[in-house]
Amino acid sequence: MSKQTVGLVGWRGMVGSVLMQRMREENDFDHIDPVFFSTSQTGQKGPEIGKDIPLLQDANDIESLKKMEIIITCQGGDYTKAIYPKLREAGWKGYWIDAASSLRMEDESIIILDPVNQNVIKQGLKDGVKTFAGGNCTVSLMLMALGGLFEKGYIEWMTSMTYQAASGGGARHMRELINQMGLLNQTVASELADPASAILDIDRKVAEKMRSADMPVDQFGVPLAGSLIPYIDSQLDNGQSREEWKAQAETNKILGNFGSQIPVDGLCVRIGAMRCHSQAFTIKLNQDIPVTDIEGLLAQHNDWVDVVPNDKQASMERLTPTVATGTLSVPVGRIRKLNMGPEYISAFSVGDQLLWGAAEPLRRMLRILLED
Ligand SMILES: NC(=O)C1=CN([C@@H]2O[C@H](COP(=O)(O)OP(=O)(O)OC[C@H]3O[C@@H](n4cnc5c(N)ncnc54)[C@H](OP(=O)(O)O)[C@@H]3O)[C@@H](O)[C@H]2O)C=CC1
Ligand SMILES: N[C@@H](CC(=O)OP(=O)(O)O)C(=O)O
Repeated sequence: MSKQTVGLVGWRGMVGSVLMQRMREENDFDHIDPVFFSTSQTGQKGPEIGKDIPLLQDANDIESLKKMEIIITCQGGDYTKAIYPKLREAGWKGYWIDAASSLRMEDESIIILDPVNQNVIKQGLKDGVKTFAGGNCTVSLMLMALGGLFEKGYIEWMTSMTYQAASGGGARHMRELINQMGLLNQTVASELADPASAILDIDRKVAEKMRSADMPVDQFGVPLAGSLIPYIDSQLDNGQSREEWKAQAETNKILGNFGSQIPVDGLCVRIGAMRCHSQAFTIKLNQDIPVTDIEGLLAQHNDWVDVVPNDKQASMERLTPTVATGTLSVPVGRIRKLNMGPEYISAFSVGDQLLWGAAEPLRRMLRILLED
């Protein structure tokens, strides 16, 4: 049987590189005829994937793209906005799988997170949907963690207060964070080496450096190391940031709730983690469910959620970016009843925003198409 021709755009960027790594690990390339595209390296050699591939093709050439049966892009929203409409106008009927947010809320698209919305995806395929977008990283990670409660319809409303990693801004933001950390360390290196030095002197010097023009802030605009940034993405007229707006809009679209919406809202904050987003949830259940039952529901929902008991040692050892980074595991813990009443619970989750938050749903959608 002939293999499907799959065009890959944006494969050498940060999200694309994680996608390539996962596709190699899962032998996805054995099942497709891959064609790699670039906006800047046409004619050069593509990535090493364990088999011969054609030289890089021009990612802006509609005629070359039109030959693909499936296109996966991690190139970004500007590329999608420029190329996708032209491709469809040119009569292309292939499947488009996209990491960017541009097409997520379009009627013609489905937001893909198959451990949570396999039914929505399968129905969409039956209905002839050809456009699939990965969800926002915090939304996808939240649903991987809390899928068991959503599936049963137990969530009346929830808040998500986020602690988002530098990688959400891109590779240059990650570098800037480490440069900021390094500068602060250098500033007080001699004092740190001397156990007798005064901590308030160290603190004052660090604060002065953070506020000085020496601090590299080209990417974030303000210091992140030793601090935080309580705003992510653009400002909307209603007081929400766009990142905060995505929580309810995307959650309900992923779940296929097109009538009454489950309210989901909160504040999105950037912290100095590398590539793991964390989130603290307040959840209003529509009934009083024992904590052990909640833990059971969450644990059974998918193969990647790791329910961590609400004790100090387990939380410190299993519920942190240090542990989750670079893995597909989505730990969720700190589950307990809140003082507000028996229907109110807290939870805290962590997840790698480049894996389940970006690359993994894309390659899984490809496999669904290949199996369909
Ligand atoms: N960062 C994130 O957390 C998330 C991002 N996304 C989406 O994915 C898109 C891509 O994000 P991201 O991967 O961070 O973007 P990158 O900036 O890392 O990569 C995007 C493109 O830049 C080009 N490029 C230019 N110089 C280099 C270089 N030195 N190394 C690698 N690539 C280079 C490549 O295209 P070419 O080969 O054509 O030159 C590459 O495909 C985003 O715009 C967003 O829509 C989605 C979810 C999360
Ligand atoms: N906005 C996210 C990253 C991202 O790319 O999100 P989206 O795919 O919704 O644009 C962050 O900064 O952490």
